[in-house]
Amino acid sequence: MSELAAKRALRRDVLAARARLTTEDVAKAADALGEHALELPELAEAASVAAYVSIGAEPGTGPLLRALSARGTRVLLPVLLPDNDLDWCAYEGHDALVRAGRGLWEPSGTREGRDAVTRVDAVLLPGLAVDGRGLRLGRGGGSYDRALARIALSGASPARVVLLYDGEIVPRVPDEEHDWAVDAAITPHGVRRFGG
Ligand SMILES: Nc1nc2c(c(=O)[nH]1)N(C=O)[C@@H](CNc1ccc(C(=O)N[C@@H](CCC(=O)O)C(=O)O)cc1)CN2
Ligand SMILES: Nc1ncnc2c1ncn2[C@@H]1O[C@H](COP(=O)(O)OP(=O)(O)OP(=O)(O)O)[C@@H](O)[C@H]1O
Repeated sequence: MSELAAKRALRRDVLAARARLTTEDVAKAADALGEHALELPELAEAASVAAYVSIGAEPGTGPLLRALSARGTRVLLPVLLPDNDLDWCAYEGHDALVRAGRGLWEPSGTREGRDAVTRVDAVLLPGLAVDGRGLRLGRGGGSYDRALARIALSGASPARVVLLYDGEIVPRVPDEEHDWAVDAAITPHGVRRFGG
């Protein structure tokens, strides 16, 4: 199987497993994810964090976004652009989010530009799986690959942390040239660090 076909197959399996979670499973996991994330030193020390607004059965960020905001951390959220790249905009509470395409909720304030992600202290990434090398599988748009490439090019080194369910840390994620590793994964079970 080609790496591309293997990526598709793994995406399909993870999404099928997530589709079996109940609303209660997702809510409980979101609370646990939030607790672990808030204990992470990289996040405790961060003045600004790029995060995402979880949808459906994705690892939930609701409690985490509220807690980060409450403790005074500046939070940036992605706005999906027509070419699948990401712009960034400040989180100003859930009431300020608007419905966007693909089931997403996005901020509607001033857009800070594609490079805004290079100026944060930590990036919380959505994902479908990660392996022991920290290589991450996303939804396939290459949006976060581009954000991570931009960060590397800028010379910045924010903590890069993917949020996942426990079974999504797998032996191996099919990789391609453009894939970038993350530093850690947070699951409802705890924190797993890669490399370094
Ligand atoms: N919450 C969240 N925000 C994100 C991402 C993500 O993965 N999750 N992205 C990561 O790059 C970017 C958006 N890319 C996306 C690409 C595809 C789909 C998607 O396949 N949506 C499904 C519905 C998903 C659901 O309801 O669970 C669809 O369109 O059918 C969503 C976002 C930026 N914002
Ligand atoms: N730095 C980049 N610049 C432009 N396109 C890119 C870049 N990195 C990846 N891509 C493109 O994005 C597409 C999807 O890549 P891939 O399947 O690795 O996405 P993913 O990591 O699963 O998704 P995401 O990064 O959105 O979470 C590929 O067609 C790839 O060519």
